[in-house]
Amino acid sequence: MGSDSDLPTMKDAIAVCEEFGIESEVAIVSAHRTPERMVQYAQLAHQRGIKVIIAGAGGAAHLPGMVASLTPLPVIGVPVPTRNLQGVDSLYSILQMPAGIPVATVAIGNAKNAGLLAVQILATHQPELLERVQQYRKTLCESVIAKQAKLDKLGYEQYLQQML
Ligand SMILES: Nc1c(C(=O)O)ncn1[C@@H]1O[C@H](COP(=O)(O)O)[C@@H](O)[C@H]1O
Repeated sequence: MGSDSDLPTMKDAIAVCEEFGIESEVAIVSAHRTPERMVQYAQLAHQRGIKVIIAGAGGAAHLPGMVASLTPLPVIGVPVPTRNLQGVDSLYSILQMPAGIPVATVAIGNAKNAGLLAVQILATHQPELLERVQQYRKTLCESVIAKQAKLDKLGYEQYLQQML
């Protein structure tokens, strides 16, 4: 991530990795403030055994794209929400990559999906992990079914009351 101020957003990606038992490292690397560190980090990542990079940044969010240009690894970009432009600036900065250097961009602030996407990339060659992804999806499905049952039982007005 570009700054420690991104951590409240990026912690959701870290949590997903932990949930799926994926080893991760958390680093503050900025294309603007620590350009040489960024080049070194991105160029050496694959040699250190890293498989996927999740890069989160806000505002003029050049970090994910620059990292992607320096590594052969897949890069997932997280547009961090910003005060003045609500993260639309981050989103556009990360999303509009030129053909040839892709960044898999998730929704503004959605580091959780970045974590899940990283897990799914790793799961393509790890059958046990793939099984856990399927189990996770099953849990998601069951939670929606449970909500529907509750909605049917209570009616929407009482359901809404309980939500507030
Ligand atoms: N977008 C970038 C980059 C970069 O792209 O390299 N480095 C820092 N930043 C962003 O600046 C915002 C404000 O940072 P501070 O809170 O440290 O001032 C953060 O969201 C960070 O990701």
